Amino acid sequence: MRKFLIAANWKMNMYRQEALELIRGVIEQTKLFPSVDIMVAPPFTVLETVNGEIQNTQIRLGAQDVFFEESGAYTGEISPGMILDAGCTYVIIGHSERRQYFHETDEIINKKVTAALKNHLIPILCVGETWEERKQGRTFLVLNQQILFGLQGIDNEKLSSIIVAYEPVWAIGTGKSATKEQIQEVHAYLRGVIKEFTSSNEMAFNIRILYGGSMNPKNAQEILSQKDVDGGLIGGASLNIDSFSSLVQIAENVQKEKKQE
Ligand SMILES: O=C[C@H](O)COP(=O)(O)O
Repeated sequence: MRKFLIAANWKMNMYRQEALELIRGVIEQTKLFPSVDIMVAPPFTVLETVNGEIQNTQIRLGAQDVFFEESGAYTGEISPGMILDAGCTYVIIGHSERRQYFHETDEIINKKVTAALKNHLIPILCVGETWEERKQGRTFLVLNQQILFGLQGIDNEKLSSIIVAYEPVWAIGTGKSATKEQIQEVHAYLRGVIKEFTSSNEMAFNIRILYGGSMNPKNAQEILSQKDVDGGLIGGASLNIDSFSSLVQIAENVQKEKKQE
């Protein structure tokens, strides 16, 4: 049975005081729901602030991005070792905002995933099609390429710790999530691609695939209930104590139901 992960991506939001209030509220409200994994990925500037608060809780720290070199003359970049040193367990890689605004290619993303794994970080590899690509019937082709290039050259042992996040670009921050049918269809497809890539049924079964894109307390129940959905990567709804905590609560309930099936 795969354990749900509810992952918060705060993106470029939260000054120190706001971050403190948000994380303290989330800790308080989620401690009654211990059976789901929770990750919070704040901006780099408040990693330490948040890390100081989450000690001895079930919440783990994540970074929103990483560079692939270990150290050196790369002004403005942060290495996997530095992220680990700051207390991170997870790192989000290949988010569509990085692909779109910072021109990250599948090759760069592959280097980042490889470097993160080498440093014992858990990469959350984001994939997803644009609306244009979906309209042209290219959804699976695009996803197939993003997964195959993103994971190229990584052996099965290392791959077993990665997490995939399906985030249709057209659903991010729009208030309009993909339908439960679209989500289940893609998640099952991605699991199939991973099965082929690793030649392992077991690996494909165990890898967690999160959904991201306008997930909120109203639609979370039906999204998380889908067979191949193992949690969420949450943007907007993670910036509010009540909405993020209720997503964790919903996940806890759905996970119990799934266990009984
Ligand atoms: O990383 C999170 C995703 O981009 C989803 O963002 P959103 O929940 O604001 O649509």
